[in-house]
Amino acid sequence: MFHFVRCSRLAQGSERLLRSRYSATKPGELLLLQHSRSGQQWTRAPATHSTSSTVIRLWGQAQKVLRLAARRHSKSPKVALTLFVGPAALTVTARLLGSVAYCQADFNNNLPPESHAKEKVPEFSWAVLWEFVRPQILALIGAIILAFGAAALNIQIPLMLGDLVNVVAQHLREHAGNYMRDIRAPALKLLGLYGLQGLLTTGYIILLSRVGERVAADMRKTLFSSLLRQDVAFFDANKTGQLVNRLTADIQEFKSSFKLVISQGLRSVTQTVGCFVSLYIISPKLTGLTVVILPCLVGAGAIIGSFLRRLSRKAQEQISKATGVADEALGNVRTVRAFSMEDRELEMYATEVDKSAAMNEALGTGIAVFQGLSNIVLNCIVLGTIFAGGSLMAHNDMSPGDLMSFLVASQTVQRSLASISILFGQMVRGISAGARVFEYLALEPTIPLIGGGRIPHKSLSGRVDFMNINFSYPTRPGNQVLKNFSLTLPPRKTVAIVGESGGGKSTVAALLERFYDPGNGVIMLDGLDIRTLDPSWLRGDVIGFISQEPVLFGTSVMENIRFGKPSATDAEVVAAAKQANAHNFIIGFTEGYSTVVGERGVTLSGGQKQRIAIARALIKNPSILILDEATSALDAESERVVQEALDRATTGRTVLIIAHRLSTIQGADIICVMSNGKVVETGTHLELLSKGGLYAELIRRQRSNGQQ
Ligand SMILES: Nc1ncnc2c1ncn2[C@@H]1O[C@H](COP(=O)(O)OP(=O)(O)OP(=O)(O)O)[C@@H](O)[C@H]1O
Repeated sequence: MFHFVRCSRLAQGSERLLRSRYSATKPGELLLLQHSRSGQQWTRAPATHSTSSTVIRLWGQAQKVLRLAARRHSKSPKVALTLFVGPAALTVTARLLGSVAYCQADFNNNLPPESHAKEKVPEFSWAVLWEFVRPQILALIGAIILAFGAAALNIQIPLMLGDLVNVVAQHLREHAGNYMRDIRAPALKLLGLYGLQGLLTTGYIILLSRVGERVAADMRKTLFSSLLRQDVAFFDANKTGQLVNRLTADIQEFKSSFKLVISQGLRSVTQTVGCFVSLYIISPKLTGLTVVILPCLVGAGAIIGSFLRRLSRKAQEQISKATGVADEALGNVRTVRAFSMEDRELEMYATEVDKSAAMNEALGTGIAVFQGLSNIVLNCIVLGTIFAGGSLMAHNDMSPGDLMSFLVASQTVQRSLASISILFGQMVRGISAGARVFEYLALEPTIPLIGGGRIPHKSLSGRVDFMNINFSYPTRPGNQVLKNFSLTLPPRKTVAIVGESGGGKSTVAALLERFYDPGNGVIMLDGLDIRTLDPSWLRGDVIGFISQEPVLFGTSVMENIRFGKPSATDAEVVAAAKQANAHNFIIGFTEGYSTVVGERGVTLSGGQKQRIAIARALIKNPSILILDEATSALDAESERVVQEALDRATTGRTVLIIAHRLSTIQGADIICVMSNGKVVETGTHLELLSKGGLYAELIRRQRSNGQQ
């Protein structure tokens, strides 16, 4: 899909970025809206024909090569420095060229891909399924061969039963010969057949469950990894419960269908075909009768099937909606309890569950009607064959053994067709479950997790420039949060952002973390556009983020702190905890650093959680520290201890503090006052006070509210 792109004269961005975010997705399909000579009109031009985009293309490719090399040589400072200078030089060159356009999407087109995806019905892709099945292909072929063999043996059974009946009938008629001797051979043959068929069945079920489990496990891992890679905006738009549902229920449904369709489906189809051949050999006349009915059955099945498929998809979506409600309520059980909202949550859940039950009932009714109809038709076929077969026997056109074979074979056909009709319902569910799983596999994040330049730690000064940023959250494109926002965080200085609630303060931090990319404008780190830098390096090594409500994981204190730097030794963890004023309370626990903190850290106090979060941020020795209202949720005593830890943590780092309580930021080097997404004042505490503007007004308001 083509996204309209506006270009200004500044040069930033790369081909990959442009292609993935704003334009067509295949190389060479990059389309830009170029500024015409008159400067008034925008014209559309293929990238390959424009000088500017060719530069972007070359620049992007050169950077990619350098980034790759930089990653490989990250241990060698000299090489890494050269490779770092490369992308920087390329950025500068691109800017000097002037004609290279910095492009950005229209606000209306800045929606996350899932908001487009939501409108379309997820499609099942056989090609994607093949990718999962391919590694298991040998086992699958083995299972298919064994299942096919078992089915082929099943076809023989009616014929052998016929032979057996003929021996019995002959003895009844003639009372001659040795019954035991005559019956032994066909009976033993039949017994052998039963034994072999049992073995083959065991074999294919073992192989198939292996294939099914491995395919499902691969799907789970791939889907989980794909979900983890998605943009933060994706999670703003989708409930976690619904996502978890795709990982669990949908994959389970798909796996069951996959196994069932291959095992029973293959057997039923083979048996149906094989037994029809046997039927034809036994009596072409009788077989003709049954064949007439089949095309009608198949046609009716296809029509009912497409209806059932739609119904099944809707029912599954409804189940995941219900899971979403339950997940939210259980995940926030304390808030629910605090507001006594159990009944309301239950009501909401019950409404969604009832809807899903109604849909599944309708689906069940549809499947039942389909099965009922097909059973009636199949039974009528059997009745007709007995009737017609009897008359053929009366005219000596058929032996009793043949009629027996015909009946058993037609019973096998009936059973197989009945199980095909059941499988059909299962397949409908399986395909729509699979489509829902594959939907998110194909989703590409607009901000990659890794890839891009890195600045060697020694030469990183930590200067950050927000330049003319305009930004709207993708889920609310109409609500512009930042308007032409510019701010500089000088190296190793503390900058505080204050302002009214909802003014966009936390959004500034989210943009620096690259949780979102701005609509237009640039964020620079040491003079480099952060979109050209490796996001995993930026988040993992450069920025330490401490928020108002730190989230801990349900593991030990040690592991929670180590989350900031997985390679950290125990000694490093302890050092970080000491820096964060956390060591003393941690060793006060009976289990010390091995204490498990409970889900999301519920067993710790707010101040303790916050100090562990500070230790977690400090252990990576970040050059930039973001404190997003880090002490505002604490009482006075906890705040004092945490503030002490923070004061220590901020020395020698570039710090961005987002604060409500103005008393905590009076010592900041620069205070930036935001209102309505814009910077309205900057200066030191005293400068702003003497100015008598919004800052002075905020101070006055807080004093009168007793918050100072
Ligand atoms: N993930 C999101 N999706 C959509 N809109 C959001 C999102 N996060 C914040 N907003 C909106 O963006 C605006 C700015 O929010 P932000 O959190 O940056 O303000 P703030 O100044 O930090 O507020 P506060 O001081 O109350 O924390 C608000 O109108 C908010 O509703």
